[in-house]
Amino acid sequence: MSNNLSENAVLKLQNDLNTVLSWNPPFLERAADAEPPLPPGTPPQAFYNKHIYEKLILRRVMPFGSLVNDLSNMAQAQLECIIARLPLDSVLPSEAFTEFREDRPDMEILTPEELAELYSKSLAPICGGLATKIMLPQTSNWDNAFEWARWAPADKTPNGMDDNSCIFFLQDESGKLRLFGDHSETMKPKLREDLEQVIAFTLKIGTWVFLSLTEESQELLAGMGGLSLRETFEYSACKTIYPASIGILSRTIPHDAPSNPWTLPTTNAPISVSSPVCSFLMMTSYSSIRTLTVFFERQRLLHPEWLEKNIPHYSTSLTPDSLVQLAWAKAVETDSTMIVFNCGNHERIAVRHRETQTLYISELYDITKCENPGYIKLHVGLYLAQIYDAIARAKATRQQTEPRRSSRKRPNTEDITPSLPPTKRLKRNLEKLSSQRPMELASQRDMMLLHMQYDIYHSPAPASFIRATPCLTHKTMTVRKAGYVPPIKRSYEIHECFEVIITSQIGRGATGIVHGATARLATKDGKTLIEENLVVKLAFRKQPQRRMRHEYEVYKHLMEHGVTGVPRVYGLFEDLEGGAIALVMNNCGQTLYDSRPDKTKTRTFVTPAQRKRFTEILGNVHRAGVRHYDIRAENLMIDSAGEAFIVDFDRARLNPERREEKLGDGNPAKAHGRHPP
Ligand SMILES: Nc1ncnc2c1ncn2[C@@H]1O[C@H](COP(=O)(O)OP(=O)(O)OP(=O)(O)O)[C@@H](O)[C@H]1O
Repeated sequence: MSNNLSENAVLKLQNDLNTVLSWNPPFLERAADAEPPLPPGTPPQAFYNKHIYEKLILRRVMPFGSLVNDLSNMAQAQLECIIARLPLDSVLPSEAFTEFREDRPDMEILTPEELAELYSKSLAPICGGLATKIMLPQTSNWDNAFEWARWAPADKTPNGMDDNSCIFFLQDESGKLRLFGDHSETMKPKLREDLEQVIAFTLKIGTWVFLSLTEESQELLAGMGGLSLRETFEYSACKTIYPASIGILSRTIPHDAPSNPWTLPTTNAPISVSSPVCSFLMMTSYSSIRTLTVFFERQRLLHPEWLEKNIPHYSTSLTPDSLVQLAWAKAVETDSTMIVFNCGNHERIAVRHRETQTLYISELYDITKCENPGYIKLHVGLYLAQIYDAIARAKATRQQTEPRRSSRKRPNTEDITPSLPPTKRLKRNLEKLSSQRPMELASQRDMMLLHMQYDIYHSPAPASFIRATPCLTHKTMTVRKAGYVPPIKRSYEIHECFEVIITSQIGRGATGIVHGATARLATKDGKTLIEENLVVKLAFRKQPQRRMRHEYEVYKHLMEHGVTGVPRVYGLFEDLEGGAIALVMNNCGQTLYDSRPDKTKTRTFVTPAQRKRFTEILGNVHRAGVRHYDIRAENLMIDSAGEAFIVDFDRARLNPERREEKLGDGNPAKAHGRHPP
């Protein structure tokens, strides 16, 4: 292809491009008779955010008024560079993008998911197409070389906020960059190499946070401005007062790109030396803990129905602080640099600066009235900036990990993953294991301190969970009356608690998120006991929590009838700060589905002995008066010793002859089209 555009053609293209760049999205409003959408509420991941390693958390919010101009100027300059080099047969952008432009969307767009959908169908292909043209000026079309999409999570409960959208490049089966049309021939080898490095480095680029089209959302975005007036951001961690945990993260701390297409504002105010999390914990007085625990205790004495309605679940309203904490945490999880906050007609963009743990936020703007720059131009700049940033970070990381010629410099041990996995490290530091069984001892303890130590998590302070139900595996040595509710004390000695360290995420279902965990128990005489092969299933919302409490009751019933081959349950625990409940059980190994020999097929394999044992367990379950209602390969497990287990009894029914009995809001077996096996 040649560079043959005449001056007139360049002018025509330039004018046409300018019209497209100044297109703004249509104004969205709720029809007078439409139900208002849910205002933004706190999602379950807020529980996890409290456990992020302290060097990755947010410490300060700063205004960044010039960000919008920096991005759009970069887009403008790059477009000017390439415009005269476009192929002769170029279709005008206004024609190429007409199908994506709607002056008025024909559906009611109210929820964050609908806003994301609208963006993906209209603005993303236009901005992505223009950004692609800048990267591949010789391509004959205006198509995207990358995707913008929302990754729908397993838990689809709406809560007025969605942070699951990002940019990503498609990959083929071998993990290489997947391109369409003439993108493969027109992409320069250097760019392809850079993008291959990006794919190997990160899957998701950028964080988009959508909030429902409500006044509350707009107020939240406006309220973010106030955060930049504070010297530090008060990152909310667990309120448990605990001796400071020694922080070694199990993964490398990421760095910023060596250079970016924006210039960060300078500040004279250095960030406060003490970390917000530490100072917060130290300053938390015993009286505030007491208030929290007394409040909780009173609730526990009330009627279960009242409790269910009133105990704080993860559905409380967001504040500007909690919104920013959530968005920052998402950016840490995906290691993205830029965050977009969008509530339909208004938006802010932000830059996450890793080194200073600062979020730089733009002004709040009305996206339907953007002028100089227009919204499209700004977002073209936003896409390019994020892709260039990912390229620069991927390159820098690669250079750092390549072998050095000189090994004079000592490695930065803080940033480097220790070679041992967390549980081994833990073990190495502990005293000799005692012969006493750790979970037997744990069955006598009512306070569980839950730490997270995997991926980006290294709890600055553990979450405190109080025992809600007895251990089903070991008889507690203290005999307790039915309905016994453990008292909540002001403070605990470490030998009165048991600690659970979550070391991985192993599964995720409609009821809960399932984690691998290790228990650690201090004895009165100073020994430490360890139980490695545990699983903790966490549930956050009302309905899943109801199902998990029901699951516990089913296990209790099976235990009373002597049924084996189901998880050994060590108790159900409630988060003292509200929001989460945890079921602690043994690790039942691998599911039949995950252990199937040919992963390309759904067919699973069982030996005759395993089949016999599963049939036997199921027979015993039925004889105990329980129907599972969800028998499938994902719920049949074999542990490392070859022992078989049937798990996931949250849909099970006790006394199934009572047909009319319903669990929760509906009949889950019917809803899933499943029948009792
Ligand atoms: N005790 C256990 N030991 C090991 N892995 C487990 C255990 N319990 C659950 N898992 C893993 O976690 C996954 C999800 O667990 P589970 O099915 O109990 O969750 P759920 O939220 O109830 O899911 P569903 O939507 O199927 O009801 C399981 O498929 C399994 O891989």
